[in-house]
Amino acid sequence: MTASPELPTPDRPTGARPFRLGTRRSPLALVQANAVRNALLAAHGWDAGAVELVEVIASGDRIQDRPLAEIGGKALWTKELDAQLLGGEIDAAVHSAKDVETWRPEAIAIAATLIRADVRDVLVGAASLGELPRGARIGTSAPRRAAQVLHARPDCEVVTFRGNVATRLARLSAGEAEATLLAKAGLDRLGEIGVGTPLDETEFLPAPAQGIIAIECRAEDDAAKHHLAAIDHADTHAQLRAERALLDALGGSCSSPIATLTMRDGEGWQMRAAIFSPDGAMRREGEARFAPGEHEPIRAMAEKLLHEAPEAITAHFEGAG
Ligand SMILES: NCc1[nH]cc(CCC(=O)O)c1CC(=O)O
Repeated sequence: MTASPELPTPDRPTGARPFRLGTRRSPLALVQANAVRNALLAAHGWDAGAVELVEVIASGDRIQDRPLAEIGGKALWTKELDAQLLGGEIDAAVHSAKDVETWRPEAIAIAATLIRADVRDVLVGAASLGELPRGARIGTSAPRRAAQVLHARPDCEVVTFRGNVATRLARLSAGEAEATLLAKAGLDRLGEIGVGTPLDETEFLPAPAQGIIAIECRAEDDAAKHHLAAIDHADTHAQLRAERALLDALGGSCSSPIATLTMRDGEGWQMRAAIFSPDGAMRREGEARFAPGEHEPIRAMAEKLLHEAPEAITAHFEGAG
C-alpha cells in the first residue's frame, strides 16, 4: 500500500510532491473537485501547487445513450477512479456521493464529506408537478424520479434522459420532453441559478446522498486520511453513513426507486424513506429515529418496509427475504 508522502505545510512548503485528487471530467465533477481542492488548501494553509487535480474518464461518461441501470450501474462512475486509487496514481478521489454504489472495495474508505448542499430536486419545464400538461413527457433516467413523478401524475410518460446536466437541459430545449428533473445541488454548483422550480423535499423526497460530495482514499493511507479529516463535515458524514445504511439494508441499487430525507430531530436524527414500484403506482413509506452511527432503527425500518411491501416494489430490491 502506498502512503501519501509528506505534504507541503507552512513550515515545509518545498520539496514535497502535490496531493493528487482524482476526478471525473464532467463540468460538474470538475467544479466539485475544485471545491475539495480549495477546502484542502484553506484548511491546511497550503499554497496553490499543493493539490493537483487528476482527470479520469469514467465508463459512465463514455456511454451516454443507455440507462445506467442497464449498462452496469453505479460502478461505472467509480471503477476507473478506484483503480487509480488502488494503484497509487492518485491519493484521493472526489465523487458525488449519490453515484457511489453501496458496495465498496475494502481497501477504499470514504474519508470525508463536504457540507451537504441543497437536497432538493428541481423541476424544469413547469412551475409544479400539478401544472404539467396532461400526458407530458418527463425526461429522466432515475428510477426514483420516474416513480415519484408517475405517483403524482400517472398520466405522464417517462422518456430516458441521460448525459450530463447541460446535455439534459439541451434535450429539453430541443423538445424531447416537456419537463425534466435535476438536482438543485448540481445546478447551483454549475451556476445555473434560477433554472426551474425546486420541489419541496418533504413531498418529493431526494435520492440517498443527494447533494453530498464524498472524498475517498486508500483505507490504509493514514496521511491522506489525516489531510482529509480536516475538511470533513461531521453532520453531513453522519447523514451519508445513515443513508448508505438504508441502501444496504434495502439492497437498493441504481435501479431501485428509493427516496429518503434525513433531518435533525432534537439531539438525534430522523430519517424518512419511501420505496416505489417503477411505475409509481405503489408507494410505501417508513420513518426511523436514530443517533449518529447507530443504524439499527434504520435497518429495522427497511426490513419492515420490505416485509410489508407488495412484490411490485420488492422485486427491485435485494434486501427482501
Ligand atoms: N446522477 C448524476 C448526478 N450525480 C450527482 C448529481 C447532482 C449533485 C449532487 O447530488 O450532489 C447529479 C446530477 C443530477 O442528479 O441532477
